[in-house]
Amino acid sequence: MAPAPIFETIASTVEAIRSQLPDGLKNPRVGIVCGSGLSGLAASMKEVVEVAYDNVPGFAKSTVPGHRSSLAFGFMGDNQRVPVVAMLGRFHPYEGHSLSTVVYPIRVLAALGIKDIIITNAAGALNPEIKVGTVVVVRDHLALPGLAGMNPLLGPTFSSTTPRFLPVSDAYSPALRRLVFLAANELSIPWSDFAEGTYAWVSGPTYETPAEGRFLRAAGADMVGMSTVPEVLAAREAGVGVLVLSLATNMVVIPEKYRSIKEEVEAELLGKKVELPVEEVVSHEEVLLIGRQKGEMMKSLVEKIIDLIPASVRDESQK
Ligand SMILES: O=P(O)(O)O[C@H]1O[C@H](CO)[C@@H](O)[C@H]1O
Ligand SMILES: Nc1nc2[nH]cnc2c(=O)[nH]1
Repeated sequence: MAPAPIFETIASTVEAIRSQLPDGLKNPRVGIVCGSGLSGLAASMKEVVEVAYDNVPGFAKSTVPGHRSSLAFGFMGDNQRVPVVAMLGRFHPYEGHSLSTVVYPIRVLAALGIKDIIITNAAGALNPEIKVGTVVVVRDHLALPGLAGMNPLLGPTFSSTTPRFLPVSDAYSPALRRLVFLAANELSIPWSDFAEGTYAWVSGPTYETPAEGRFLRAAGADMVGMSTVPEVLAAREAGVGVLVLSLATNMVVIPEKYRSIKEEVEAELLGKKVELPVEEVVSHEEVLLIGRQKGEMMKSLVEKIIDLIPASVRDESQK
């Protein structure tokens, strides 16, 4: 079977990237995707070489505040010297990018040789027990656009060895998830700063209405965001081990009771004093603020996780 055209394009993108790198960084082992406001995750990398997306054929440009547009290559870890590549900025479908553009960098990172990827995101908490600032270790997802026909794996298979029907019930590597808690313990990050949960992918760019938030919660989601899942699917298709860390940057607004304008007007007409509720709304500024506040902790965490990935886990991260 002839390779899909995307395969040849990826090979030439890989060549273009490698031509801009020193030998030690040409074959990164771990990939990192920095979520909104989390580009600082790569700050602990050593001997960094940045390659702007402008200089990478096939890469788009991120247009979202809190996302940069370059790949950072370098070494991470205290005990190990692990070559890594970080995407300082991702693409979202709501920016107008096609799903194949959204996942193209993941396919390129896989072709560069990464064995594992740590994908981060900023997300809204639907589960009232998850407080703002919590790091949620994702163990499952709900892909609403995917279920409705927007799956990044639609079309020809990625390669002749890719299964047509990719199982994703095991998408989130237990071996990598374990390392988050071992890293947290080593760094003495309070246990209460962590939770485990299900991430719902929505297209955005609107945040949720209360009814949508309630619907997603009832469907079993703990967090909601506008990214990550297409990247997870592309990584799994390429055989890369996946770890997803969602930073809860805000609570999704799900009031227990709707404000009744009818009752308010009636009370007003009867001359009663009416207490008007404070209307809460989510903003991207709030999302970025929490990313900044928790950035240092997330950076140390990611660095420690990478340090803890033994070669055996890197090669068998799906166990
Ligand atoms: O998922 P990341 O890229 O971290 O960003 C999240 O934050 C933005 C909304 O504030 C959306 O892009 C949402 O997906
Ligand atoms: N859809 C969605 N994405 C987010 N990203 C950060 N917060 C949110 C949120 O509340 N909803």
